[in-house]
Amino acid sequence: MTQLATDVDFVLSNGKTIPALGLGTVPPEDPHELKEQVITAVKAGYRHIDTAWYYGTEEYIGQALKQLFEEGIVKREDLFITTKVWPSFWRNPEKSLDKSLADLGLDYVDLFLQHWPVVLHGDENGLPPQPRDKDGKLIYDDDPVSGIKYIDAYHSLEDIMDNTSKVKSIGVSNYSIPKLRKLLAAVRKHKPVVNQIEYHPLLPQQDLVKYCYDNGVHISAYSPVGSNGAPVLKLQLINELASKYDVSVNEIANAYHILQGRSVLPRSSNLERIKSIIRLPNLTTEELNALYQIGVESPTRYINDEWGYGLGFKWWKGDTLSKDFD
Ligand SMILES: NC(=O)C1=CN([C@@H]2O[C@H](COP(=O)(O)OP(=O)(O)OC[C@H]3O[C@@H](n4cnc5c(N)ncnc54)[C@H](O)[C@@H]3O)[C@@H](O)[C@H]2O)C=CC1
Ligand SMILES: O=C1O[C@H](CO)[C@@H](O)[C@@H]1O
Repeated sequence: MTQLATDVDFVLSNGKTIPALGLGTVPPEDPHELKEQVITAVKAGYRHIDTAWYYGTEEYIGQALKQLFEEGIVKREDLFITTKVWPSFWRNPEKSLDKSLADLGLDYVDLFLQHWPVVLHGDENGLPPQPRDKDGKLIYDDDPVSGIKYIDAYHSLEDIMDNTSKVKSIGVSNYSIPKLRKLLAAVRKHKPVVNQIEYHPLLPQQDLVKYCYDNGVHISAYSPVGSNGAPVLKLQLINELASKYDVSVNEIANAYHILQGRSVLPRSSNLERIKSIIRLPNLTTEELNALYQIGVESPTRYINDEWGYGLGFKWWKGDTLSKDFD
């Protein structure tokens, strides 16, 4: 019988567990849809929701949670909820967290992530999320290449761990090896337990994954089908494996991560799909390796946000700086 992805958990370096399958919540055109998506996912067995202040979807997720708790479908402690602090909110991550908690209707999150290792010039409410000068250039509070204020921002997450009960664990997102190396050397007490990164067969980056595992940092894979347009699902091997195991292409894309110890964060506006992509086909080591090899020749990154330039990631579109990093 096929195992269920919703039954798998991983243990983080601080001893807490993270469910392998998490629902992504980047907003669809109508963010109200998130309420029904979350209810559908939790009823189908998902216990992990990935969100962020930046997504603007937390109030709809909050409405879903309220209903699920009131109906007795799940209790708060059954769920693993992640939120993130955006770079423009770096001066006061606790305020960002408070806003997220209020919208979610919760008094703690299971995981609070630094969304990107950069700091942008927002006001005390993190606004605007993308501050720009008169020429349209992003305004950073430090040099994205050499500055280290992003480490100060991480230290504020450590303070939240020490001084409040609002978060169970802290971690990072979009950290490259060079940034992570700098951060790990500067951690005061609470190492990041997670690095949430883009990862799928078209973007193999085993060096970063290995570096994280060697340092006890769990990988959560975002954009598992390559984000909008789902390019990963068009791959021949993904389709062949889906036929062989009699599962959907999404389930192959998820299994690629879960079977190798990574949590995965698929998103879909299609409620039927949300419900049905929970089986975990038992791919062989050879098949997992073959999926990895697909992107080795010409890796493609689909999340190429402007603030990601210069972070030391390989294959960042148009980024010449990253070549000098590792
Ligand atoms: N930490 C970070 O910076 C980031 C985190 N994330 C998190 O990861 C989650 C997932 O990543 P996403 O980029 O949202 O992308 P994804 O890779 O899950 O792709 C979602 C897109 O693929 C489409 N899709 C899925 N299955 C399909 C199918 N069978 N046929 C046709 N289309 C299909 C969906 O309709 C949607 O447009 C996000 O919602 C968010 O929670 C995403 C991006 C960045
Ligand atoms: O988490 C995130 O989602 C958006 C859109 O994919 C991206 O900019 C951000 O890092």
